[in-house]
Amino acid sequence: MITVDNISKRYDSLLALNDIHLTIQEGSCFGLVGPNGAGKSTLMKIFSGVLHDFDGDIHVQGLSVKKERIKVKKLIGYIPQEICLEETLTAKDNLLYFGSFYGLKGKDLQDRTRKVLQQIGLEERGKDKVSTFSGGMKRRLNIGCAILHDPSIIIMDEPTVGIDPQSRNSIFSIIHELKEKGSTIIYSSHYMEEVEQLCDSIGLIDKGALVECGTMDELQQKYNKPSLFVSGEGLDDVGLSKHGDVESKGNGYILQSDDPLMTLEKLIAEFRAHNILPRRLELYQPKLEDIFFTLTGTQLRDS
Ligand SMILES: Nc1ncnc2c1ncn2[C@@H]1O[C@H](COP(=O)(O)OP(=O)(O)OP(=O)(O)O)[C@@H](O)[C@H]1O
Repeated sequence: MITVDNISKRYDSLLALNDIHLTIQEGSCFGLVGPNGAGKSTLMKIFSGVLHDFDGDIHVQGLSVKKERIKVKKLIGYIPQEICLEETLTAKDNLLYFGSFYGLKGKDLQDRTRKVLQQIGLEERGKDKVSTFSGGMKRRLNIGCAILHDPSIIIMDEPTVGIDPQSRNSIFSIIHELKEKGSTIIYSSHYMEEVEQLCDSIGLIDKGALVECGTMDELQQKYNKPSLFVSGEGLDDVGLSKHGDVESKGNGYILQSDDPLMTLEKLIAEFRAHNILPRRLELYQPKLEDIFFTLTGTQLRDS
């Protein structure tokens, strides 16, 4: 179990994290979601021992991040948001270089380097200089450098920012493989779909405060009831608002009522009576984006 106990962090007068507490099960994937500037990177840096000056503490396998930083660092692989590689070296030499920081040497280092190159799908490019790599390949190599010492906890700070879909899928495969191996993954993102897809539990962070935490099912049950989504021509003739609360969404409307199935039946009857064929009419399950908006009034999504 990883426990985050009342973490607060100030940058001068700015309170970047305000009394964060949460627990993360070992072997699970935890997603930290919030908009730009919410405090995700700051918490990731505290987790990984990069930031020392903060209030509260984090315990990893019973070890205090504050008091036993060196021991904790051995358990953790930290992938920072910024790419941190030596461009003039080959991929393999970067791995050898970073591996030596973790105390790996000789055959162990060679074996781990080979294994990691394969894991990140770059075995064919091991002898090429990093300066010839795409952004996505660099991101994968950045991950490789952080997992050379085979850490049981992997912290990834927005690893898919600014990369192509192919590299994103490749990073997802690496994460799935790490999950299957039983690693604990702490993953920050402002892409809700990624977190919904990858993570077992989710923390929502806004303006330095953890506004909610739980599994997707728990969050959905707690905050949003299923509603209806309807789009198409002639909806004004039906008068959606007499069936519940109406809110426009994309090219249609979300209709919230106490009994969505009953409302669906009534709408179908009304559409028949008015000879209207809607483009879409369906039950709508709230997404993370909707829950975040309900809680904070802030949109997570990039415009
Ligand atoms: N070294 C620093 N000095 C001063 N302020 C900082 C520093 N690092 C971060 N901040 C501020 O702290 C707040 C939280 O920043 P942080 O980088 O943790 O957010 P984030 O959620 O990771 O954002 P992003 O998604 O843009 O990376 C922001 O207001 C940011 O400007």
